[in-house]
Parts: sequence; C-alpha cells; structure tokens
Amino acid sequence: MCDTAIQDLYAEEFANCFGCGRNNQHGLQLKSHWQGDECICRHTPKSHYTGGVPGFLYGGMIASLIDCHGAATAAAAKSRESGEPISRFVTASLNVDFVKPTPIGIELEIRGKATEIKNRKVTVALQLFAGETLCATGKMILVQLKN
Ligand SMILES: CCCCCCCCCCCC(=O)SCCNC(=O)CCNC(=O)[C@H](O)C(C)(C)COP(=O)(O)OP(=O)(O)OC[C@H]1O[C@@H](n2cnc3c(N)ncnc32)[C@H](O)[C@@H]1OP(=O)(O)O
Repeated sequence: MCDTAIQDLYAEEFANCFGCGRNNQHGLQLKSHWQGDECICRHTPKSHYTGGVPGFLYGGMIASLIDCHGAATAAAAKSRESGEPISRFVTASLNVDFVKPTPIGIELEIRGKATEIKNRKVTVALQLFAGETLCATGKMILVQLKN
C-alpha cells in the first residue's frame, strides 16, 4: 500500500472539504491509499451519524464516504495514467445503491476502481464493506478541475 494518502497530496486550496480535507478541523479527514489496482479508504463513523435506528449508519454519510473516496480514486488513477502529480477532481455525478443496512461501530472499508479515464473525465466504481458484508455500491463521474 502507498504510504501517502491521496488527500495529503491535494493542493492547499482544495484541502478544505468536510469529508476529506486535511485542513478541515471539523471534518472527517478521510484518507485514501492506492493498493494494487484499486484505492482503499477505511473509516469508523461516530455513533451520532445514525440513520434513526441506533446502530445503523445514516445514508447521507454513506454517500459522503463514497463521494470523497471516489474523488481520491479518480485523482490517483489519472495521476498513475498520465504520470502527472495528483490533481483535484470534483463530482459531476454520484449514484449510490444501498444494498444492506450499514452497521455503526465497526471499521468500514471503501474500495474504488477507475473504470474509464477519458481526458478530464473519470468514471469510478465503488464498494462499501462492513467486514465481509457489501453494504453499498457507488458509480461516479468525476471531472478534473481546470488549472
Ligand atoms: C476555483 C474553482 C473552485 C472550484 C472548487 C471546487 C472544489 C470543490 C471540492 C468539493 C468537492 C465536492 O463536494 S464535489 C461535489 C459537488 N460537486 C460540485 O459542486 C461540482 C459542480 N459542477 C461543476 O462545477 C461542473 O459541472 C464540473 C466541474 C463538474 C464540470 O464542468 P466543466 O469543468 O465545465 O467540464 P465540462 O466540459 O462540462 O465536462 C467535462 C466532461 O465531463 C462530462 N460531464 C460533466 N458533467 C457530467 C455529468 N453530470 N454526467 C456525465 N458527464 C458529465 C462532460 O460531458 C465532459 O465530457 P466530454 O465531453 O469531455 O466527454
């Protein structure tokens, strides 16, 4: 696994996101790492992010985890393809399928893979696991910010 998190390579002006900005003291500060041919993020949500039934995670938080990790996956995949430094991608489209209720209290693992890279546009497929259980999947289209 690559030691440096993708989010730690974002330029300062793009490091303030609630989900993944290293400079957002009130945010989740998600970290994503390239491993093999995919990108991995692990996170244990706090219990107050419940969806209403204690012990299960709010769907908006699930979407946030997929969203921010998808952006990191796109940035890493594009960088690996082009040989250029990590750049910032933003979400143009986010589709989430909630497959099973997601428990709170255990570490979640989100896996992302780029399925298509076309100029500034990267399509990413994501899976969110709680242990061995696949709880959600995502499909995203991300666009590289212009310089
Ligand atoms: C100082 C700056 C601050 C910008 C600061 C931004 C940092 C914010 C970081 C926050 C991170 C998030 O929360 S992200 C979640 C919220 N997301 C946003 O707020 C993004 C709002 N949307 C936008 O700003 C824009 O629509 C963009 C950047 C996504 C795309 O605009 P653009 O840069 O003009 O690019 P555009 O030519 O339209 O599209 C490039 C390619 O992507 C395709 N494409 C675009 N949108 C879609 C789409 N929904 N579904 C399918 N494909 C799409 C186009 O067809 C094209 O493909 P082809 O013809 O080349 O094949």
